[in-house]
Amino acid sequence: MTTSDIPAAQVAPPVLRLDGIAKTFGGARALKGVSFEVRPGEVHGLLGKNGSGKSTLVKILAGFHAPDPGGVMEFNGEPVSLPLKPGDFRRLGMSFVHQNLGLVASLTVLENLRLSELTASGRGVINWSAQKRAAREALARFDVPLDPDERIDRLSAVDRALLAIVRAFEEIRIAREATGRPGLVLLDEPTPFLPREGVEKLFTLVRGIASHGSSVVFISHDIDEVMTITDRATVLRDGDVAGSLVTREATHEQMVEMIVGRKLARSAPLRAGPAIDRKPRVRLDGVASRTLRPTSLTVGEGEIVGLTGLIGSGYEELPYLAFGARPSTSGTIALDDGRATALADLTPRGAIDLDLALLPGDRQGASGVDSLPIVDNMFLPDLGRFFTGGVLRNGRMKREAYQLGHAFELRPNDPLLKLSALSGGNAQKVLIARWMNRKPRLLLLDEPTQGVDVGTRQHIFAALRQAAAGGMSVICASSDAEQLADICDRVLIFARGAVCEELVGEQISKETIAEACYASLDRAAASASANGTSS
Ligand SMILES: Nc1ncnc2c1ncn2[C@@H]1O[C@H](COP(=O)(O)OP(=O)(O)OP(=O)(O)O)[C@@H](O)[C@H]1O
Repeated sequence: MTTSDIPAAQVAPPVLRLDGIAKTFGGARALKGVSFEVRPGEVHGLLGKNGSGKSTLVKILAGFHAPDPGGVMEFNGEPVSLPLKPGDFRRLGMSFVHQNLGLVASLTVLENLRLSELTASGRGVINWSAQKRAAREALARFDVPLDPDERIDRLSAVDRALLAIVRAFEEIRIAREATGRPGLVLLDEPTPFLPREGVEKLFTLVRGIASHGSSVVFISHDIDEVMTITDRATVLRDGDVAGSLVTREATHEQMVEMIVGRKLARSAPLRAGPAIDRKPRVRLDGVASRTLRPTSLTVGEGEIVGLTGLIGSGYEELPYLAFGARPSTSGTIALDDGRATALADLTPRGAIDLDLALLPGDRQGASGVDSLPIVDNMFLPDLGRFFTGGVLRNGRMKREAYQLGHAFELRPNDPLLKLSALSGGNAQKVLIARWMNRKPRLLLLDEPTQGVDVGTRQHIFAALRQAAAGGMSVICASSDAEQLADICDRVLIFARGAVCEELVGEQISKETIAEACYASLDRAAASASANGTSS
């Protein structure tokens, strides 16, 4: 039986229906009148370039932004008056995982998990042992084995993301039990934080939620993930709906074309040549930390070396250790023309003096200053360049910031706008532009294109390759095999704190990297059991 055979009264209404939702910031129209619906039990992708309006829409549903007057919202077939008040979403049966996850770092897993329920219930006395039991059950239900008493600031980034997701799903489950009606979870780019295994775990959670009749809105720039997990997708472009797709009937290329607004030729890998031909530029010797076993690596002039592996394999530590941004237990770094510096003595300031640059993966925390304008965020590390005769040349700074913004397709490209007014992906472009523009001798990157849309990604890759052709060396830690395959001359695969495989030139592809990651884990496990050690 198809839905057309069912009497109209029995067809469940959409869980969410939006009609003509608009939002203006200052004079700028972030949303121009968006209409779409999410059906019960559906995983619905919400896609679009950086700045197309996805997060603004999510924030309207969370009651964080008031939409412009005139839009219509219905939840499970009933009209909802706009603007939503903060907390209204909970009453309706919606929950969110925002890009910053919304966990309180100084509280425990248990406190974070039960926070909204406890504050909503307004009970004076809390039965903590019953709460702990409920938290354990919730974590077990979603197969996320965390200790309820562990503090959030001691959890890995992956565990934090999984906890935020479990909490959102748990809120929906409780709401569904209370109302008997489907709920809606909105995941705003949850996967940039998650390595492959985390993504697979998340997808299992998503399928579980959808199979019980609730719905999920999934926002991501990763087309493969969208193709895997969604049933339908709506694409936003410049604040409008550009179109919608039934996922199983769409191709990867159609999705990309709808997002970008034009055909995007898949670029061939941008490799230069084998490492053997290159002049050594940077030598890292015996670098070690609590996770990383002593590791040595020489990067050639103009070479792009990728580092990857499974969660906790140590690859993600190396850029920070080489920059003096995390404590090393041993190791040195030497540039081609200098003496070796002990990493234990290296500070980020000292690393900048050595002409190194680091783009951290934590774009909310370590990278930019939200309250400062784009121009300051671009040129903070080399303000000295803009002083002449003791006077700061503001006009020149602004002009250069505009040119740089144009080169990196920044939207909106207004150097005086605060970083906080940019969409997540556009803020990331500012930070990449900042360090690439400095042309350091060694650029250290951690997940450089997380949250960046498909079109801009290619643009950033081409800019990296061009900078490398000019002599800049790059170390890029990433869990994104496709990204590594597109730009790297050499990829090192890590397992259990050590390099266990190296792929060079033509050996590098998305598939060989993924295979090497899993195979290396098996090999490391086999050698550990042969040596009588356990993990
Ligand atoms: N608080 C704000 N003040 C001014 N403009 C804003 C604000 N928040 C968002 N905008 C603007 O609204 C537009 C849409 O931004 P939004 O964050 O919704 O995009 P997005 O599709 O989520 O992008 P991304 O993929 O980069 O996260 C952008 O032009 C952005 O600069």
